[in-house]
Amino acid sequence: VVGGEVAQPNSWPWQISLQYQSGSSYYHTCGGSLIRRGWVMTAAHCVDSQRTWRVVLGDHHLNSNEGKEQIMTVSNVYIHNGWNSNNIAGGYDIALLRLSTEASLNSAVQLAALPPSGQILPNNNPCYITGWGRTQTGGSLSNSLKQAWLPSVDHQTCSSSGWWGSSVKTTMVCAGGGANSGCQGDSGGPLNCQVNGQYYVHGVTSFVSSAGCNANRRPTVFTRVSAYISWMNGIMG
Ligand SMILES: CC(C)c1ccc(NC(=O)[C@H](Cc2ccccc2)NC(=O)[C@H](CCCC[NH3+])NC(=O)C(F)(F)F)cc1
Repeated sequence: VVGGEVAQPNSWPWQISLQYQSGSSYYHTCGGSLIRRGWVMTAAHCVDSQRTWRVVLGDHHLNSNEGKEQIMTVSNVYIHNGWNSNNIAGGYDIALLRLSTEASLNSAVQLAALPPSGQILPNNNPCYITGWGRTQTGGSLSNSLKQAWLPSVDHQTCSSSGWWGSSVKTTMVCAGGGANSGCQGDSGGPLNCQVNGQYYVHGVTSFVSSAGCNANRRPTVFTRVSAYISWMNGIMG
């Protein structure tokens, strides 16, 4: 997350850290959202390589154990079959991870609220992006979970020339476009948007400009969660 601030610990209790094993260590690579006690929603581009994954729930500082973490192994990965890793602009950047054990819900670990199928946010809806991703283009990951104010940008604006043009589809959500943005390592994490006083996860962090994470008029682009509700229900049962 470029800009914004360190979040209050566990104030986004559905945020997870997706980590891969290398040697005897695990490394943060993406975010995700806990959507059922045994299921995590993340980005397809996070898990389209063969690795040993684990999910950390209830985390705040990545490199210290504060007793609220729950570490889960992943028993299955379901990538949307429309996903094409050579064409992130095509969309379908969404995947579900089946956890090998069910999470215990408490003040630090809660389920995300998902929007109703098909719901489209108005322009400039209040939203926050959260994650442990790079804090500057080319910078390093954040050790503490960060949040940044990232109001939604409607499709008409986001897909106009000078903005993302036709790279952005109606199955995506745009947010930001100024000094704040997502960045590498925030992928797969939530775009948390306030609707009628409650936060819903409307986006799965997908891409930013290769000219820089917070490039002007290149809002962070998210998979639109409300476009994939029936796909997810079909998988989770
Ligand atoms: C739509 C198409 C033209 C297009 C393709 C790729 C991109 N962006 C990118 O590829 C930039 C590259 C980058 C590197 C370093 C620093 C900043 C940006 N990376 C990204 O946007 C990666 C997803 C890459 C997936 C690769 N299989 N996502 C993210 O960084 C995040 F966190 F914002 F979600 C942007 C547009």
